[in-house]
Amino acid sequence: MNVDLGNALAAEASPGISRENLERLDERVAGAHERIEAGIEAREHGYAALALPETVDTDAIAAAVEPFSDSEAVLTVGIGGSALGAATIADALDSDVEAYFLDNVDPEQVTTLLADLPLASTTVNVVSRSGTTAETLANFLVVRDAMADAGVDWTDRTFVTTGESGPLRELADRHDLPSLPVPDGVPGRFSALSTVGLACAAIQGHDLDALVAGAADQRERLSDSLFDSPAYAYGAICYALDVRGASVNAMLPYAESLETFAEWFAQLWAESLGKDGLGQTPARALGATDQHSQLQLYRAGPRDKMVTFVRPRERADRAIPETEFEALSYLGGTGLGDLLDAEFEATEASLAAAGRPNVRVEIDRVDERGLGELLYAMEAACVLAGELYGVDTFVQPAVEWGKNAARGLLGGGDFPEADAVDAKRTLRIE
Ligand SMILES: O=P(O)(O)OC[C@H]1O[C@](O)(CO)[C@@H](O)[C@@H]1O
Repeated sequence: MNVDLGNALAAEASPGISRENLERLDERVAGAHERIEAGIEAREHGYAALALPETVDTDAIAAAVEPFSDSEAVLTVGIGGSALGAATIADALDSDVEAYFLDNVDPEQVTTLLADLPLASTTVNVVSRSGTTAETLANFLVVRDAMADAGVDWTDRTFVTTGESGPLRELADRHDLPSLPVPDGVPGRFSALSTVGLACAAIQGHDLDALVAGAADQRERLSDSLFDSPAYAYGAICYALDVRGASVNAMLPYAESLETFAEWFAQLWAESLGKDGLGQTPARALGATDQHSQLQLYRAGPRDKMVTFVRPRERADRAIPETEFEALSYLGGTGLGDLLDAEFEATEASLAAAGRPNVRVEIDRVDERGLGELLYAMEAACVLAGELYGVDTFVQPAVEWGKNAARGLLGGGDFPEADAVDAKRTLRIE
């Protein structure tokens, strides 16, 4: 894995950072690294996520899901970090076991999905660190009911990953369901490489040890200089560009298999860094598709963005047949991968030509090892950025207000936040 900062230097982009200011920032990286290493060693809340390459027990995960080795499909019921890590891995890698995700409570989507699922051969993978998240528990109750309607004993096809207490743990214990614990001190958005993200991967037959090996590669690269660590280089350049005006970070992978990765990145970046009036806004995008959608804004809109390109250096290709159309003859005989790579390089150059900062992140290929590198590196980049911003990276207090209001509206308790809903100012235009 490598991170190329060339197009984010002040000589190329505005906003941009000069080489000397990057070297000055590196002095702060050294101090931040010392703090991070102490947190990792002490398994402090949040920092413990960066210890996962040493602490995750892939054999225990594989053994726990072994009873479901006959699965035709796996349905993960979770939300936020309890679904996005597993979804990133599932959507990036091929498997004979189809993975589905219920991470929203849209009744039409839930009904359509459950109607299509082979419930008798589907493992329901319920994931919630707290065990109390309304969307997850509501969806599970609906899924369990659908299994009963289909004549399926839900206790035979349900796997649980949750904390030591809470309704979901009680349910697992009461019905003696196969389960795994969530790792201590690892917030959901940092838990892809733990039981939370890897149980689904194990059911799908993916190589957990290769995922963790990729993460370990990037763990070993964490050092007291951003010039020695792709993860720290990325975290530092995002921080440096943000404080110089690039308040939006468009995550633009040039691989369809990494589209969900951009969604995972959005939670990691927003929920970790969005505090005290600070934080860079992640935008989810996909190459080459968004060249025909958002690129106009990235290249000619406000100078308030950076673009992160992520691409595999190697990919399987698919030939483009020769064509009878003279105007398209340049395409015939090449491959779709050649076209995608050319479009990537052309888009990267077009942003540079317009002086728009962009960073290139490359992995060897989208396989378990490459994905493990990418996930871990982004997590470490986020932790470093949090140190540089001086925010509390590992909490998310701002999300609680809305949860309380929704619960109050549903009669789940007396929450003053619910009163604010009725007090909404309206100016409705019909
Ligand atoms: O795993 P849980 O406890 O169900 O939480 C799901 C998600 O909800 C959040 O707590 C935000 O509400 C995320 O941080 C987390 O990933």
